Amino acid sequence: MEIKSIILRQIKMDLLHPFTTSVGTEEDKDIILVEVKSKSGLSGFGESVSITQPIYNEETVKTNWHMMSDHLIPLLYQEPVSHPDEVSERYKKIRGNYNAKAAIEMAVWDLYAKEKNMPLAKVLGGVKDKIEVGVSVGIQQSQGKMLKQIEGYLKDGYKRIKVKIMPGWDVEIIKLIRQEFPHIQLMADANCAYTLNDIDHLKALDEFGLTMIEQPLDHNDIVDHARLQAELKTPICLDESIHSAEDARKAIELGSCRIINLKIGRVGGLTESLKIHDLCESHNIPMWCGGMLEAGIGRAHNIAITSLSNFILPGDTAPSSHYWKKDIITPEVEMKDGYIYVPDSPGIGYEPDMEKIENITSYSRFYHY
Ligand SMILES: O=C(O)CCC(=O)c1ccccc1C(=O)O
Ligand SMILES: [Mg+2]
Repeated sequence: MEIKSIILRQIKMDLLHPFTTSVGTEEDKDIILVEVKSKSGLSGFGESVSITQPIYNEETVKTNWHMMSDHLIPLLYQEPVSHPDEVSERYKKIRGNYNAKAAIEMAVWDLYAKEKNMPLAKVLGGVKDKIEVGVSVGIQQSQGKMLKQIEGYLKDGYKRIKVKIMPGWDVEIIKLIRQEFPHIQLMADANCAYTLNDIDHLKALDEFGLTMIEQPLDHNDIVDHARLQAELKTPICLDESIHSAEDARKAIELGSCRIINLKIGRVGGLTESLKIHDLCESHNIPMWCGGMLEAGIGRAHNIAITSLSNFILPGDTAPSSHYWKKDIITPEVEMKDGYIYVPDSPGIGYEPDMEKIENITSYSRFYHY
């Protein structure tokens, strides 16, 4: 691979519907897109999953721009790259900042696959030609609205419903949903809203047959989660706490979870994602791909990684129209009968709509090799 230049673009997109979790509400998104251009004339694309506020993890859109601009791009330019695995290896000496690292690394992977003239999914070792789609439902203003939303999503064909919970919006709403929809695949995501003092309260969720409860405790914790998992029948799934294959290994050894949610951005990219995938597969820990309200480029990468064999449970990668009036890729991501078909054209398999991207770009910067 001969990298010629990199372009960072910050775009702004309005979500069709506000999305509320235990930590806050998202109404629109500032998104950094990375384009890595090669001398061969091809471009690879990546997307940072960071949001404006440091409330999911410590990163923000601004810290990502700074890290990419002042540290990660210069480090990438220090010497040539022949395989995308070298990018994360080179980034190891920089602490944290996983979303920023991943955005660049994903673009290099896309470029690599395009140069090989192969779909990214195949280059990563993907085996599925379609992936199961679930939907993440934010906290609603009323119980009635929640039930209506879920009814609509089930009609649309989603294969799994995930609802956000927090103290005051948990046992009662889950009980209602279960009464209304006794047989659906249902799970809850707490985004760190509880502590070990809530063990008895969380145990009350055991009777509703949830597929899992996601990240009930603190964002960096794997110790208290092990204590909680020992008391709960419902499998715990870790999201925020897993930043690397090493984190996953420790969580599995401690018994902190029985399922792992993978987000490419949260773990620094696709190379680390593959390591976590293989580790979980060898320990019989099922995985699924989480979401961060991505635009089309991040979404396309999620589809590629979800095509691997150990992504056993439906993920949060919903179609473009669930989030956006118009996405930044063509075609948009579509769902048929609860599945998204994995594209078979080279790289991420969706074409960035450069005209649309231009129109919503707040600023951009060009970095010559
Ligand atoms: O992209 C989606 O549809 C799911 C979004 C989601 O659940 C989420 C969005 C922002 C921050 C954290 C999370 C999460 O999975 O915990
Ligand atoms: Mg989550």
